[in-house]
Amino acid sequence: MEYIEVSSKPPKDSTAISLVIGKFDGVHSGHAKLLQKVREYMDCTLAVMSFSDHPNWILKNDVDFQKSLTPLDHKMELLKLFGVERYYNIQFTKQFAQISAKEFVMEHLSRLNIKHIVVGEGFHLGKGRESDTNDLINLCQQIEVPVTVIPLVKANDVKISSTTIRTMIRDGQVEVAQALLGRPYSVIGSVIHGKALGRTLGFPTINLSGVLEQYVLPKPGIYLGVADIYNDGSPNMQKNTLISAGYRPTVDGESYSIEAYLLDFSGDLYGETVELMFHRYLRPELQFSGLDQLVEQMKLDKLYAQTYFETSNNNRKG
Ligand SMILES: Cc1cc2nc3c(=O)[nH]c(=O)nc-3n(C[C@H](O)[C@H](O)[C@H](O)COP(=O)(O)O)c2cc1C
Ligand SMILES: Nc1ncnc2c1ncn2[C@@H]1O[C@H](COP(=O)(O)OP(=O)(O)O)[C@@H](O)[C@H]1O
Repeated sequence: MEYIEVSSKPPKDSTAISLVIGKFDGVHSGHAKLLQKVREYMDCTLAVMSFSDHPNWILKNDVDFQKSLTPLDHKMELLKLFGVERYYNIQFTKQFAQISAKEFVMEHLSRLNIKHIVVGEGFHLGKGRESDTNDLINLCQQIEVPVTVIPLVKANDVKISSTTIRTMIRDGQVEVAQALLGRPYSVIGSVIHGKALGRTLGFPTINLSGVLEQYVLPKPGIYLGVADIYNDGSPNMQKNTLISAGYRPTVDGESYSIEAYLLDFSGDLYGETVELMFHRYLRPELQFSGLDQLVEQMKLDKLYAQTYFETSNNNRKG
């Protein structure tokens, strides 16, 4: 995918594009509907124009929006699956937020050869979110670009939104989040060294770089999930896994961490790229009086996980 960083205006370009504009955090099932729709107009290059960091973080200092469901690289990987060929990343700054909708259309979008614009219902643009989709349609008429507005997608009457999904992840409701995302919530990073305690307990765990800083973090607890070990950028080997997310009150208690013990695996994963998918919340973190008690609990967790995955495998086979 072609990546274009936009610090002021997008560079002039004559390639005919269909342009989808939006934040697309999570690339959830609502976004998927929109992206499927835009493929109907795929007589030209499919481009997405998005923003980072989140406007609520930049403008309101709202820490809930400092982290994403899908940081930039992860989002681009998912968008690629929908056939997106070009990605404009607008550096969202306080200065950018001052631009009016009119200026954005007339002076920014007009530099591109846009054949079609697609946005979701509820899309706003311009200083203080001054303009809605009707204004966008009217403004774009002046540069002869048709705009399609895709209605919001609901699941069981619940509006699918990144904000709802963020709340669910923070509440540990990863199964409901999965239903809205259309995939399990996941984090991607490369395996780094931790404190090397896990192996002495008989439960080595992978730690991933960048995850804690960039991703919306699930409620502390022990989860069942799947680890995808990548090879050359693509998922390669899948392992069922136990994920420990949180403060590890028995050994640390100070800082949040995410680590995963892979079932049926032994080997060295340092430096590998791994995607950890959260399938199910198992239990809260517990504070044990010693490591022996912790290990006893981890053995029980492992037994539970083995039974769980065996059962769900058998159910799948029918
Ligand atoms: C299945 C599993 C369950 C865990 N449960 C707890 C827990 O209840 N309480 C806790 O303090 N730490 C828990 N942990 C985290 C361990 O304390 C941690 O993995 C261990 O200290 C190794 O740390 P290291 O990555 O620094 O080697 C759990 C880890 C795993 C893999
Ligand atoms: N079943 C397994 N699950 C997770 N990691 C494993 C497993 N088997 C071997 N490893 C390796 O062990 C490392 C973790 O060992 P650990 O003692 O927890 O050290 P650290 O936390 O310092 O990395 C992982 O990064 C990986 O390379």
